[in-house]
Amino acid sequence: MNYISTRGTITPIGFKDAVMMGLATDGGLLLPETIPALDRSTLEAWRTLSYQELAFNVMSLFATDMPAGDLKRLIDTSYATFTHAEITPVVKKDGVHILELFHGPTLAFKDVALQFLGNLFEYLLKERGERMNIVGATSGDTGSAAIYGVRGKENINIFILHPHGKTSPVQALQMTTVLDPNVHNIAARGTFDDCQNIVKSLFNDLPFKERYALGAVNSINWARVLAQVVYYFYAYFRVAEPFGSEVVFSVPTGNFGDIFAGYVAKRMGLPVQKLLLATNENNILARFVTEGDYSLGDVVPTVSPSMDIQLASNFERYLFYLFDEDPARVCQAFAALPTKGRIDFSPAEMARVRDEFISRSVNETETIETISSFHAETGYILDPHTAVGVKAARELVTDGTPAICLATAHPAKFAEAVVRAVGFEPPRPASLEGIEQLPSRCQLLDADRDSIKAFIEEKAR
Ligand SMILES: N[C@@H](CCOP(=O)(O)O)C(=O)O
Repeated sequence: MNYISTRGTITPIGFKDAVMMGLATDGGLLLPETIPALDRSTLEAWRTLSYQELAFNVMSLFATDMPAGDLKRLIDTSYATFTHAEITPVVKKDGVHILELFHGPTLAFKDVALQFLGNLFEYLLKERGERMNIVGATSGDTGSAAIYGVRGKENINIFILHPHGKTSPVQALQMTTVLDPNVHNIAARGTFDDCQNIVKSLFNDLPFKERYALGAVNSINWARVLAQVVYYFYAYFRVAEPFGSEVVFSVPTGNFGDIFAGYVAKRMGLPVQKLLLATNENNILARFVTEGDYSLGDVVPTVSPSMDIQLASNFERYLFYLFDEDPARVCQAFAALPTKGRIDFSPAEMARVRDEFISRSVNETETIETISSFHAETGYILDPHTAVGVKAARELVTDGTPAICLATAHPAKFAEAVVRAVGFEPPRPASLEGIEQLPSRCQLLDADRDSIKAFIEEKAR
């Protein structure tokens, strides 16, 4: 399997090189040349596999240059850190299927991919005798998951930018209390979009990228998306009845990476009726699906801070397919975006979008009210991001199709919002006990590319 860029100007490369490249060197995002289509008998055969076995079957279709034994070992090592035997179990509460993605070390769905990617980087670097400086941006969850994926690894340094004061307190502490010498946290005075822009611009500075061997942990890295495809299959096999019938996945969406993984699963042949794109008040993607309005606005802070994003990086991967795999159109759209502030779509394109997606933007009051009412009805505490997806599913999926809501984080990461909703703090998993008392380390900097570049140059090994 070879990988190409959404911008169309790189020579196709294999999986391992794609993982190491992160952002494509032409500024685009990497995608497999083709997405394998599965027949019903393959799906049937996968139905009873363990999570790890399923992960191997899905990933080996895309990671064709990885020896099978090595891939299996990396998968097993990566998921041994999870506290639930099923890795991503599905629980049913009041007719809603909740896909719990928060049983990894940092209590968010990001661990599913970043435990794997950390081990994969270590493996590839060892094979090549190389080192890497990871540079990533986070609105809250990716940062700690990436740090936990690579902390203490000898040939890797990690620099994570987060928007100062804009994550939840626990999200910030999960990053800044990791004191391994290879971990560097930067609190940037700006928004997540500022952080993501700086990261992308450093990757697009090819001499800098090469000199410091930059590696990507954000979902610009194809391996992130790939590892997340697996749980769509896993959840489908637990929920669909009869086998072969359709389901809806409700996905709280910020950077479009998680829902894009669902889109890949659907393209592979998973019977998904619709992907429900659920946003908070940062609703550019919901406006796109419901009104065809993809115009940039300002980021507003919400109780679901991981989704406080305007410019979702993986949207580009979806546009590549929407534009019939024509890189010239993708280039045009992104070249005009900074000046025009919008991307326009034809009625035919919007019809295709609505064939695949439904969407709902959920406001702050609705989010808190959903945590509160869901708890009153079921005794289950939703985190604010998951509540956005549950609210959207309850409102939009009313025809009896099973709705699988992705529970993207543990509620204890967002205690303030939960207290507002139910009047008490959610029980804390052991990993968060006493986190406020731990020593921490973080560099506060302006959201300015040159200052951040200089900091990386000073600390890079
Ligand atoms: N919501 C994310 C933002 C970064 O997204 P990614 O999927 O590209 O890593 C976060 O929590 O950091």
